[in-house]
Amino acid sequence: MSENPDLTNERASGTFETNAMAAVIYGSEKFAQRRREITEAISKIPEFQDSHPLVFMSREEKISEACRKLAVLSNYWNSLIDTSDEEEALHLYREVLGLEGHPLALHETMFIPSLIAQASDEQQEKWLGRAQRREIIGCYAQTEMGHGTNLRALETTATFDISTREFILNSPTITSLKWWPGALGKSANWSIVIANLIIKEHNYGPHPFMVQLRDEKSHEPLPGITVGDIGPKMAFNGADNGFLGFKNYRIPRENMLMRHSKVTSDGSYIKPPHAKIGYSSMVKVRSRMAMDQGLFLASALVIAVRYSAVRRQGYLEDKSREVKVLDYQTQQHRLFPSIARAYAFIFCGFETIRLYDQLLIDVQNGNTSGMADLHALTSGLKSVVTYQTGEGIEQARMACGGHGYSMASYISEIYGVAIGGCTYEGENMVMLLQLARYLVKSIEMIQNGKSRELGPMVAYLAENESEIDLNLGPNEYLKVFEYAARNQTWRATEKFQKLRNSGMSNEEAWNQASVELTRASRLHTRLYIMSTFINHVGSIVDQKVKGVLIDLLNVHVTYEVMDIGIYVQGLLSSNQMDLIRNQLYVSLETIRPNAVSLVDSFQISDMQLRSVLGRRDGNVYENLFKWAKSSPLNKTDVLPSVTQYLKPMMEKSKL
Ligand SMILES: CCCCCCCCCCCCCCCCCCCCCC(=O)SCCNC(=O)CCNC(=O)[C@H](O)C(C)(C)COP(=O)(O)OP(=O)(O)OC[C@H]1O[C@@H](n2cnc3c(N)ncnc32)[C@H](O)[C@@H]1OP(=O)(O)O
Ligand SMILES: Cc1cc2nc3c(=O)[nH]c(=O)nc-3n(C[C@H](O)[C@H](O)[C@H](O)COP(=O)(O)OP(=O)(O)OC[C@H]3O[C@@H](n4cnc5c(N)ncnc54)[C@H](O)[C@@H]3O)c2cc1C
Repeated sequence: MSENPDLTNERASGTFETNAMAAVIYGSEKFAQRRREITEAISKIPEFQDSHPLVFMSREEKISEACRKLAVLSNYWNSLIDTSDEEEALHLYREVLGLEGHPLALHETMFIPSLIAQASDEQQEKWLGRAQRREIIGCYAQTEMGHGTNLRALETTATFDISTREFILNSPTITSLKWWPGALGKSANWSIVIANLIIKEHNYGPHPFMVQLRDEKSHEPLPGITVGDIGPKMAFNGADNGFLGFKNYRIPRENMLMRHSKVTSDGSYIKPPHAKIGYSSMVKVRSRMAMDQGLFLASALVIAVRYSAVRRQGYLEDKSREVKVLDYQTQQHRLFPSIARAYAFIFCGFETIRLYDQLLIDVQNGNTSGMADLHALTSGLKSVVTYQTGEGIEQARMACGGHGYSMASYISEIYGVAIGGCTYEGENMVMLLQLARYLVKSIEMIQNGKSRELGPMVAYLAENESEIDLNLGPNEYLKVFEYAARNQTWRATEKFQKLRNSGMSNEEAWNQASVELTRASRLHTRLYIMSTFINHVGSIVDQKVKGVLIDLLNVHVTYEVMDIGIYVQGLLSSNQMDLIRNQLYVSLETIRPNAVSLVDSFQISDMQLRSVLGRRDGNVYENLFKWAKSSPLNKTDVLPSVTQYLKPMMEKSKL
């Protein structure tokens, strides 16, 4: 069937090449091209298609379908991608397995990265190759039923037995059961387990251990291990998140991951070069989250924008034909700022992934000085990005009206998966407060006359306000954001200090100031996102692409500043606020002809999108009808439940 002419017209009105834009989004022409090649190659392999729509499947069917595809994938892995390239691998996973989770997700995301960052050379020799060849399937078991955020309160113990040179693992209480780890429930046969290291009754705190959970032949849990699935979740139901308990379960001394902390055979403990070095797998995932969440948001927007260009409802001037809902200013206001955010998040994602890769090299060379900065940055970024992604996806759903609420749109699934990110890898409020610690310390440095020692990301905290001329473009908006973040960070810090000076304990003063502190962290992070977006656009060579991204940047800066209006009241007059508001409306109109091309440029295939509303060809209605007819409820005209209950009930009522 040919393309819906409304979408054809939209594409014709685009002022740039979507392939050129994809090269900017994905960091290089080479990778953008590789993505297209991988997508094309996959589309020719029929076994990679869903055997029927995932939304009609039970959890068991979803997990089984994911395993079937993983088995097929193992035959093609080397021919489809460069296996040393993480981004290619992730693209392949997204295309073939989608976003509902699968038994290898944590293997790739945390198990292998933990071995790379935490295992000694000899340990890597023993396990890393096996893991990379997928001879074993691993997961990352840290969170417990009673403790997730507060790692210091974890209860699982690994007690060193000097006589046998083994660790004995125990879960002393119900709350100490590991709870939530992905792929633990039914799939993984090995796990990195985070447990308190105990030597001669001294607790050295949480450390990572390599633990075999299941027999490699029979896949039965090993004696001393209780393991299973935690049940259905809001989304991610293609994944078997699990529980795990230990009863006097022994592992060799060599199974503690010993690149940084060590326990010698006589039970001596050797400290790591940085107290938080064991947290690196979390920092790894957090550093990826801006990119991954940006892509979730992008997926929802591809659906909502394409659908808004084929959905006609109501009239503007011309009463002879209903208008595309994309022509309503309210629809544009609902969607276009999120398009800008999705672009900005992906640009930030590339930056933090690069920073993590560099940090990994530095740490391997004994330099841990960058850890605090990256921890602070990724803590704030994961929190702001996941929250705004959730907001943006929900707006995209509402922008699709009734059909958005149908699973045919697939937006609810994208939403459910994306907002998991507000919780995993550190609950958002808690992570905002981690960044706040860093911001407060920065203010204290300024107060102590050490402004010169501030890192580049916080140097603005020591600057004075300057006059703002909003006609000058994005950099002036950046100054507005700097003002807001600086002001709020100082106010929150001073509140904390005042409370503390009044005699309150440090902890209580912190708690009483914490809402204000999280606000400072959000503003600081939004400033970082804006400045990354501006720098990125500044570096683009293709003038057509750059022109459109400047338009998108204008949507971003004006929308963001309007959104934080309350924090800039002291800086901007109401006339200036009106000016910004009007600039936003003008920017929405400017971006309108490029809206479909901007979302097309994400180059997310129909296979990956799984959305009837978001189809590239725009043939929504006929396919929506086809999709509904394929619902299992429509297999028969009269359901057994009607025969068994409703008919007798109606018959009885007749009497
Ligand atoms: C070939 C194929 C290749 C393919 C490759 C593919 C691979 C790529 C991947 C693909 C991705 C796809 C994603 C989709 C799937 C996702 C699935 C879901 C995964 C979800 C997994 C999880 O969900 S897994 C559990 C996460 N669970 C947490 O996330 C707990 C949070 N809880 C804490 O993380 C700590 O509890 C918390 C709060 C820090 C306090 O820790 P604490 O109490 O020890 O420390 P304090 O607060 O006292 O802080 C004391 C001082 O330590 C400083 N500090 C703290 N941390 C630091 C650090 N990391 N680095 C430096 N410094 C640090 C701090 O800044 C203070 O510094 P200062 O004193 O100077 O102020
Ligand atoms: C989809 C998904 C996948 C997951 N995968 C894994 C995995 O593979 N491996 C693994 O180990 N774990 C995993 N987890 C667990 C996840 O990491 C934890 O749920 C997360 O770290 C939050 O911890 P919590 O559940 O203890 O929340 P809690 O800390 O109990 O949060 C509850 C509330 O308390 C507040 N709160 C807590 N502490 C503070 C504080 N100090 N100050 C202010 N407020 C506070 C929070 O802000 C929140 O509002 C997964 C979770 C999900 C949802």
